[in-house]
Amino acid sequence: MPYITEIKTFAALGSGVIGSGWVARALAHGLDVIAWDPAPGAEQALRKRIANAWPALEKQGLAPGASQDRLRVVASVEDCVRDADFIQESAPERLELKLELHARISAAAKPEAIIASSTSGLLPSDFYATATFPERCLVGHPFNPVYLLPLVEIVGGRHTDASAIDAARTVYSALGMRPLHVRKEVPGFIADRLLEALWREALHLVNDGVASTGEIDDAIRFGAGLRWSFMGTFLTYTLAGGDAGMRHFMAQFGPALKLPWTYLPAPELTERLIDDVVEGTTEQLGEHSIAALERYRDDTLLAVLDAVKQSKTAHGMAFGD
Ligand SMILES: NC(=O)C1=CN([C@@H]2O[C@H](COP(=O)(O)OP(=O)(O)OC[C@H]3O[C@@H](n4cnc5c(N)ncnc54)[C@H](O)[C@@H]3O)[C@@H](O)[C@H]2O)C=CC1
Ligand SMILES: C[N+](C)(C)CC(=O)CC(=O)[O-]
Repeated sequence: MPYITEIKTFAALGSGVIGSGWVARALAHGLDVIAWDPAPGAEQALRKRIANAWPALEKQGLAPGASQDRLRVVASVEDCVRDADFIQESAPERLELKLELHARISAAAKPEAIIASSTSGLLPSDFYATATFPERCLVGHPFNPVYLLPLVEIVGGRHTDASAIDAARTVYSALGMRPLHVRKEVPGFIADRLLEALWREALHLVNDGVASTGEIDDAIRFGAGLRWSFMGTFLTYTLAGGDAGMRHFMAQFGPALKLPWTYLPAPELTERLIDDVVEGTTEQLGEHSIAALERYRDDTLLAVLDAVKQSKTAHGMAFGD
């Protein structure tokens, strides 16, 4: 089946944090966008979130013809997907809900339109179990804010065609993203498996009274967080091994892996732990609103992306290297 790779119309189902991020990215790339969300007041909330993201997208550079006016919000799943060239579902992370929704989406969509889910870790073979033409169904897992962060993990299910994975890769690349094909269908894929490990350890540190939420965030943002924007753990640790590289690093720090530094199983989410985390992060927010912090995050991300791009160019690398 030749899947659509030159898309004009993007359908977004679910317009919360992630769905609205997809809508903003698609609009900024000059597409027509059709959106559906069953919540009362969803259209107003969506347009507000897009308006908050738009200054960053303008700074990054809009495609010719890009406009917030090219968003149309409709009243049913079928109206949302019928004419769409590419479909992105960003509904709540519940297997039963996604199973039912994808049966509806795929029955109404053009057979040659790719259908993607933003799920953070559910398995596509599970929630596409009753889909029509499941060969074009896959996961396109983005990162928040979707309109600025390039990574999208593509994961196929049991029935997904290799050519559908290629088509999704083409579409996401045209939307300015950096697709990463996750070759095995595993819960949490690659990135969330890593992020969850860090998150569990952070919760243990709060639970054990070792550090506040702000101190833990400091430990990330003034250290590893800075280098993670341009170099991953494997290459970073290769440099940490000095001239002898990874073999020396493994010899020196490998035995520490046997020490009980980490807990791995998640801590019990007691009321006390939840209160500690909420109180800690409320203190970190201070007087700032979420929308103001989103704009600060967007501007800082743009600056980091720009700096990484410039440095890579100076070293003869492309941004995607
Ligand atoms: N929040 C995050 O950091 C990330 C979330 N995701 C994934 O994106 C998806 C959406 O998550 P969020 O945007 O964070 O959630 P959210 O709670 O912000 O938004 C979900 C939206 O779906 C709507 N909705 C409710 N029932 C629906 C239905 N039957 N069909 C369509 N929409 C429905 C809600 O009204 C709401 O607007 C989930 O699968 C999640 O795992 C992926 C990457 C990051
Ligand atoms: C917390 N989360 C699992 C929903 C996070 C993601 O899926 C990716 C992200 O943006 O960190």
